[in-house]
Order: sequence, then structure tokens, then C-alpha cells
Amino acid sequence: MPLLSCCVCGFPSSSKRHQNQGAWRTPTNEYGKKLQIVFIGLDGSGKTSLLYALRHPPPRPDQPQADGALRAGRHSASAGDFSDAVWIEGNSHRGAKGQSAQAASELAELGNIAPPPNLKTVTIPLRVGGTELIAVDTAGCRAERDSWRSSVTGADAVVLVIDSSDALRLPVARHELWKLEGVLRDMPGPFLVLANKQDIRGAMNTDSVRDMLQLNELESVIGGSCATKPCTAVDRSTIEAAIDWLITVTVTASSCKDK
Ligand SMILES: Nc1nc2c(ncn2[C@@H]2O[C@H](COP(=O)(O)OP(=O)(O)OP(=O)(O)O)[C@@H](O)[C@H]2O)c(=O)[nH]1
Repeated sequence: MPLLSCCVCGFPSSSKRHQNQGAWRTPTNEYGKKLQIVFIGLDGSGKTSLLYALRHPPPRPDQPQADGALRAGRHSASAGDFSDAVWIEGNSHRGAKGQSAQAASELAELGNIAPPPNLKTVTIPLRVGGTELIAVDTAGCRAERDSWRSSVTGADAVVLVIDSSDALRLPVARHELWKLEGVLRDMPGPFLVLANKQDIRGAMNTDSVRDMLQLNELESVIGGSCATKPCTAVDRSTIEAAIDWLITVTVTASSCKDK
């Protein structure tokens, strides 16, 4: 018999994911507690750049950005933009959250926060479309990827960021993703793959990224959907749309439990 999917959350109606939607909803704000979204992805895939883009207010029409929003982005990332971030120490991390480390040293220079030199994850408060989020930016370097498992456990939603312009590293991303298969199976919330760097000529489209990551197979293994959305850190609206969608799936679907 075919699995019936919920028309709201897309998960099979009999799945743990569908039934757990809304488990986190409490009366503390419009939707409940702050959603915690964990961002994972290989080093250089663009996690911190995307989060910076989300934090950064869109440019005013009368104030055109200097070429490359990215350059004005995290690298020069004004310390103030991450001044309420929480810097979490990692044991073996050797500065692979490189630009976070740069932002961190800028913070330190300003005497704002004195982050530890070995950063592992950075927790950043965000507001997207009126919803308050806690974004967890993990380190993507090889030495830190095993810690994704603990970062992902208990998250409301997980986002895997892919550098779509780097087909050569897709098998590595696939390998790391499939190592999380068990955690994703137990996770109540949605899982989203962001095919980042769509501004780069020759970047793979979402279908190719899906194929390379074997997401159709993963969906049947974890019993839930793995959505794929295109985005680029150069255009804030693309990441905002993707995260908006993620919030809608997580939040709106909370009502599906009652249907
Ligand atoms: N052209 C382009 N460059 C991007 C985009 N997103 C990120 N980058 C660049 O890719 C590089 C890596 O981005 P990061 O945000 O540091 O990647 P990360 O995933 O946080 O990397 P780690 O901290 O090492 O795990 C930087 O030079 C960014 O400017 C994008 O959408 N388009």
C-alpha cells in the first residue's frame, strides 16, 4: 500500500516526523520556543556566508552595494553583526571555522567578546519573517565533521549547505551526509539541502545535487523528505526564501498533528 503523505509537512502520515510536528510548540511566543536550525556542510560550502547574509539588512535602494555583497559580508563582517553570537570551544578545532575566527578576532579587537581561539560551533540568533531562530553554524573541516552528529541531535531542523560549484567534493559531502542517516531517521523536524553558490557559472542545479547526494535513496531510508533549494549568499532573498520555507514546514506542519 502506498505511503500517504501529509499535505502540510510532506512526511508520511504514519512517520515519526509527521507525528512529532509541533512537539516543541509552547506558548512562549507566536510559534513556540525559538527554532533551532543546525547548519552543516563541508568547509567552504558557505554556511557562515549564508548566515551573515541572513543577519545583514538588505541594502537600501539609494545605497547600492559595492561589487560583491560577499566581500562586504562576513570577511569584513562587522563584529557587531555577530556580537550576540555564542562562541563554543572545540577541542581539536584548528581555526577551520576560519572566517568565524576572523569575525571572532574582530570582536576581540573591539573588546566586545573574547572568543576562544579554537572555535567549533557558533550559535547565532536570527529573525526571519518574524520568527526567531537560533542558527548553529558548525565547522566543516574534516577534523570536526564527526561532531555534526551531536550538533544535529535535538535540532528542530537541519540544513546541509552544498557548494554547487564544486562537483569534485560532492562525493565527500555525500559520504558525510550518509554517516548521519541514523540521526536523520530519528529527527522529528525537516531536513533541507541548500545548493549554494548558484551565482557561479556552471554551478550544479538542484536535480544534479540531489542525484549526487542520492537523496531519493536517503528519503526512503530515513522515512522523510529531503528538500533541495537553490541559493546564493550574494542574494539574501534566495536564502531567506529557503529558510522561510523551512520555518513554514516546521511550524505550519505543527497543526497537522491535530488533523
Ligand atoms: N560566489 C559565491 N561565493 C560564496 C558563496 N557562499 C560563500 N562563498 C564563498 O565561499 C567561501 C567559503 O564560505 P564560508 O561561508 O566561509 O564557508 P563555511 O561553510 O562557513 O566554511 P567553514 O567555516 O570552513 O566550515 C568564502 O570565500 C565565501 O565568500 C556564494 O553563494 N557564492
